[in-house]
Amino acid sequence: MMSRDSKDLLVDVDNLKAYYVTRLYGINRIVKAVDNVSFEIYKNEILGIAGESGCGKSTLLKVLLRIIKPPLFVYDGSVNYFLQDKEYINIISLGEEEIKSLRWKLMSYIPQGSMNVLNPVRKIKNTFRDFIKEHFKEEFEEVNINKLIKEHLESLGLPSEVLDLYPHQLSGGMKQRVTIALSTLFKPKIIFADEPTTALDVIVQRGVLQLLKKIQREEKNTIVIVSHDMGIHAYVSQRIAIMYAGKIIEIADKREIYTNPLHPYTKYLINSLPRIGDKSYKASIPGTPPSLANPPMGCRFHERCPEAQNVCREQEPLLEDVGNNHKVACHFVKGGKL
Ligand SMILES: Nc1ncnc2c1ncn2[C@@H]1O[C@H](COP(=O)(O)OP(=O)(O)OP(=O)(O)O)[C@@H](O)[C@H]1O
Repeated sequence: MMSRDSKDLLVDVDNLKAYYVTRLYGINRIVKAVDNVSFEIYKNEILGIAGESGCGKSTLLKVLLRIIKPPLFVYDGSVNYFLQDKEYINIISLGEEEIKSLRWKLMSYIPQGSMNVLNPVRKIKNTFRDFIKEHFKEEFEEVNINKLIKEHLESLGLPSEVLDLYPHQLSGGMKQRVTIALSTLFKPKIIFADEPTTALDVIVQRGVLQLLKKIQREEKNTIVIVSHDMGIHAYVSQRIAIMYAGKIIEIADKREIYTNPLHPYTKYLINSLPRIGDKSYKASIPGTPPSLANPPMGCRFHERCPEAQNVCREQEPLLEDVGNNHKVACHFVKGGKL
């Protein structure tokens, strides 16, 4: 078990509320995609964020990256990035120009589909050049740009021949590696990856995840990886936060999550993982996640929970520390047992 110190803190998310507000036929509809979320992200770790589709994972990433555009609004809370010692900035209150100066250097982003990043009609080297010129034109002289790109690709173990190719000439896995190279060009302290391998087959997935692990090991930076796939988290994440219906309901080191899951929802997620030689019946989670426009009172999981009692229908459980760097939001977990 890794012990955590405040000096290792990189991002402190406190009481965050981020809602989509849309208006249809004159009626406001509020989707509480991230609702009162608090957690910490540390230096030198790979944090996984898991949960079913629609539980708010991508919205949380958008806010952590300060990509907040209507209909998404932040209603409350702070996202403090610790720069040096005790100095920190709340990115929610920064202006657009200040955020621009931090993006790709302090925080960077690997999006879901590499095709959204790589321009299909530009050679890879030109995509890199465009990127550098757009974001950092004053900082690099023309002669140094090619050297910077080549050296970076080599450090990631990618062949520099890809620079002369167009995206359609690369395999899916190579395209995603090139996207990762682009996102890490300026050695960001924290990289957010949103389902970075969803479109790839399993063997190719592994290669891309290995590249992310290598970057983290060598740079000692932080990677936050969002995926609905608990198999991916088992392979790559060191600590895992489980989201359900706009909330973090459990967070712990990977080993704890897989060997001692405490929230009934996490137990379902873990039990649904196939294991070699295990022929037992895998129960799927009954029901569907609640609407985030009209979430249920009390615990948001109570309608699907086999353990639910009256208190679960009436009172919302808080995310509480149960020891071992393990926090869980369930009325029936006290001292680590349900
Ligand atoms: N632009 C939008 N306008 C209104 N509601 C939105 C918008 N984008 C997302 N939502 C809603 O916010 C909630 C959280 O969505 P989000 O994409 O963050 O979840 P997710 O866990 O990342 O799911 P997925 O893996 O499917 O992307 C969902 O109910 C979704 O329908």
